[in-house]
Amino acid sequence: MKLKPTTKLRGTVTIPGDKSISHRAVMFGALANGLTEIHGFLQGADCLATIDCFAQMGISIENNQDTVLVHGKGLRGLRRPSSVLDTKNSGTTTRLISGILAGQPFETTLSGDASLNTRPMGRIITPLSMMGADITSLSGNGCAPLRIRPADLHGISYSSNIASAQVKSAILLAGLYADSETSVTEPELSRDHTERLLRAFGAELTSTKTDAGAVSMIRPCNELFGQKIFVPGDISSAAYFIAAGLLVPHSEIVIKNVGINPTRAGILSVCEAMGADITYLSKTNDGGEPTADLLVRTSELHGTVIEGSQIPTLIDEIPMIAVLAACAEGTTIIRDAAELKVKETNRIDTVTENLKKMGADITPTDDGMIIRGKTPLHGAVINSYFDHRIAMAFSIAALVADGTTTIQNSSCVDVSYPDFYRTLYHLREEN
Ligand SMILES: O=C(O)C1=C[C@@H](OP(=O)(O)O)[C@@H](O)[C@H](O)C1
Ligand SMILES: C=C(OP(=O)(O)O)C(=O)O
Repeated sequence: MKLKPTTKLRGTVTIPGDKSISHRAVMFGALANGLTEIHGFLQGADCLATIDCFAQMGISIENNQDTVLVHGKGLRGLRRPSSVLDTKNSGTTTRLISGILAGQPFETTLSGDASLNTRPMGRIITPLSMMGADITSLSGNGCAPLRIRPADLHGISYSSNIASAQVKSAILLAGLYADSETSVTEPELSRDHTERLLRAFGAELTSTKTDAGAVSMIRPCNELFGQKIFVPGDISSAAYFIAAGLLVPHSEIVIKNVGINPTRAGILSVCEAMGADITYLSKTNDGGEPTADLLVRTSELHGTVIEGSQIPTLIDEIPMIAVLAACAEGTTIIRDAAELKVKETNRIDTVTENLKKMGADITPTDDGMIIRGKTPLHGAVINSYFDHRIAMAFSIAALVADGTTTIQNSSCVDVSYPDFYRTLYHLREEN
C-alpha cells in the first residue's frame, strides 16, 4: 500500500465491531443453550478463526455478515474436532479457547500462524495446570501448538503478575467447569468484557477491587443462556481515525458507535492530556457496554507520560499513540508497557524501527519508549512485519509525512479492520 500526505479529512466513519467482544460473543454463545444473536460482529480474520474453531467442534454458526447466529449446545455440547484447531494470528482465540477446552471430555490440539506460535502460552499453562488441566506445549518452549487432554478441574485462587484479560478470561472460563469457585487477582484491572458478558449469559461472577488488585471470582456453572448482543465499535480501530482527525490539518471527523468501556478508553484520556479537541456527541449504555459518537478536530498536541494502570486500558493503541507523540510538541514517555514485546510483533521494536525510518526521535526502553516530538516526518518504506496495528498506525503517519510512504504487507489489516483502507479513502474523497 502506498500513501501520500493529505491536507484535510472530513466526514463520518462508522467503526466496525469490537474484536474482544465479538470473540467472546461466539464463544459464550456456543456454550449457552439456545440461540445467540450477535449484531455488529467484527468480520475480521481473528474473529472468523474463532467461528471456525467452534464450527469444527459441532456448533452451527450462521454468518450473515450483519448478524451472526450461534446455535449453542450448552456447556457440555461441544464435540471433538477431527483436526487441529487453527487459531491463526489470534492470541485471544488461543488463550480463551484453552480455558474452555481444559474442561472438555475430549483431546484437542491448537496451533496458529508463525507469529502466534511464538507468543507465550506459559501464562495460561501455569494457572490452568494448577486447576488440574492437562495442557502441554508440544514444542516444549511454552508456546503453541498446545495439546489439551481431558482432566477434572478444581477451583483455585490465582494471583497473576500481569494485567491480561486473556489470562484472566482463560482461568474464568475453565472455572465454569471446576468443582469449586475460582478467582483471579490481577495487579491492574484489564478489559472486563468477559465479566460483563458471562454475567449476561447467566454465570455467577463477581468483580471487586482489593489492596492486592482487581479480583474476579466465578462459580462453577450448569447452564448459560443464549443472548441477543449488540457489539459496540472497537475503540482500538477508532484509534486510527481519532489520530488522523487530530493530526491532519483542517480536519473534522465524526466517529460513530465507539465503545468507551473505561477498561478500554485510555487513549481518550491520553489524547485529552495531550491537548486534543475531542467532543463526545451522543453517549449510550445499551447492551451492557457504554458507547459514544466522537467529534474529532485537528489539534496542537503536546507530550505526556503514560504509565501504570493506564497501560492495560490502551495497550493495543500504543503504536498509534507513539505516532501522535512523534507529532506532538515536547517529550512523551511510555513506561510499564513490557507487554508490548509479546504481541503480534515486539511492538517496542517495530514501532521504534519504523518511526526512526520516518525521521522521528525515539528511544526504546525495556518497558516502553521515549519520544521527543515534532521532528518533521518523511515518507519511508514501512515493514509491518504482518502486524495489523503497525500497518494501520503507520498508514496514518503517512498522511502527515512528506512524500510517499509504502506499507509492506498491508493486507494484514484484515485481522481486525478489513475495511480500514476503504474507510480512509472515503474520508479523503469527501474533501
Ligand atoms: O482479551 C482480549 O480480548 C485482549 C486482551 C489484550 O491482550 P492481553 O490479555 O495479552 O493483554 C489485547 O492486547 C488483545 O488485543 C485482546
Ligand atoms: C494483541 C492483539 O490481539 P491478540 O492478542 O488477540 O492476537 C491485537 O489485536 O493488537
